[in-house]
Amino acid sequence: MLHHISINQLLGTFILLSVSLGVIYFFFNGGETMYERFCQPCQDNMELEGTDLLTGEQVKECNDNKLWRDLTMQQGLNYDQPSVMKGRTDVNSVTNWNAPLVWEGTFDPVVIDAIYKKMDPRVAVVVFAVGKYTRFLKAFLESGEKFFLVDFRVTYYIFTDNETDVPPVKMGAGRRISVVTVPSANRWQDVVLGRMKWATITIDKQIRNEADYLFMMDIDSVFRYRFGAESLSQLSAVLHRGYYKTTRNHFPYERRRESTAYIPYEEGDYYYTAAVWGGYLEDMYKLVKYCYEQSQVDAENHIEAVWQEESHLNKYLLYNKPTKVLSSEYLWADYDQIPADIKVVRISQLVKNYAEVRPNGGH
Ligand SMILES: CC(=O)N[C@H]1[C@@H](OP(=O)(O)OP(=O)(O)OC[C@H]2O[C@@H](n3ccc(=O)[nH]c3=O)[C@H](O)[C@@H]2O)O[C@H](CO)[C@H](O)[C@@H]1O
Ligand SMILES: [Mn+2]
Repeated sequence: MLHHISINQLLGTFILLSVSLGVIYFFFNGGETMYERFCQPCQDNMELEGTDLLTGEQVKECNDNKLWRDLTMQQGLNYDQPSVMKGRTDVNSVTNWNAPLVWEGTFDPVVIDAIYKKMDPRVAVVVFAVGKYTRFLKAFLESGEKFFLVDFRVTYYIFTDNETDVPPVKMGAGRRISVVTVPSANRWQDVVLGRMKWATITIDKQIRNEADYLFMMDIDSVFRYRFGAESLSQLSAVLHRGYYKTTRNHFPYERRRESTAYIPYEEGDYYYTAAVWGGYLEDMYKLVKYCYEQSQVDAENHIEAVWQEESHLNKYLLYNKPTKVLSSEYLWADYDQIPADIKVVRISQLVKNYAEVRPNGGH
């Protein structure tokens, strides 16, 4: 009987089936289309963006989507023409998932600052200064004012158990300090891990309404050179200076299966430091909360990851790749000599007497 069915009938049945399947799919997705998932419709939060160059019409831009459409620049900016042929040849400046690997000489500060300045993001820096670590605040803040995202809006959130030790430091325009009180601790490990807990709580309560980007940083360090908009992305992580030329099986990942931070040998891209990391507020929130929750699971199982939140951070970033990798220029240390590939040191970790400065001593 098959020869009685014409091509048209077959085609009709096929179209009918496709439409029915489409309706079922739409119904079960609550009416959510692919378009909506990538770009949330935004009616309430529109702002005049400028004039369309081709049509001359006034263009409105959705504020909610601003951070996702990153690369516009004003007309008439003066800067060197970029070269297709010339660039850094001594280091790799792209990851194998095609994200930028940022070194001095791989970006033009004029161009990149202009692009990000146009969006004028609010940047939060979360630092902890608990116990004797308040001594590091002054140099960190003063140097930050000289080198960190100069001319951008920055709020330093200082988490401390001693508000009176927060020094008065002159802030640039649009920049301020916000103090958050946290309890003291008897073990440095508890301060270090507690950062994840208190940051999670404070983002929920306060920072979410005040920032677009968030950085987590160690306080025992100073800015020595430009740390600018080239560091901004959805999720940016810094190569740990001690391991950026090390083979993956020698990375100090957590190797015990009992910890949630466990990474098997033969896996791994890079080893990232937990002393400087940043990104879009919500992406950072997710990651900070992840580190907190994983360390809680570990604690219930009576295990603490070998490098605390750094181990959880590395686990996350192995399977959720960062959108920018910042070279070790973004955190070097006064402990170490500076090799030829590190052309500038943007932040340097200070030499400190661990036994003296930490509540329970030790390294
Ligand atoms: C360069 C680098 O990779 N740094 C990591 C390394 O840092 P460090 O060995 O430099 O650890 P650290 O002593 O600086 O502690 C990390 C941070 O916690 C805060 N703090 C710590 C103790 C204290 O009593 N009071 C206080 O406020 C403070 O902001 C400090 O900068 O190891 C730590 C965990 O072991 C973290 O993963 C750091 O990010
Ligand atoms: Mn440190």
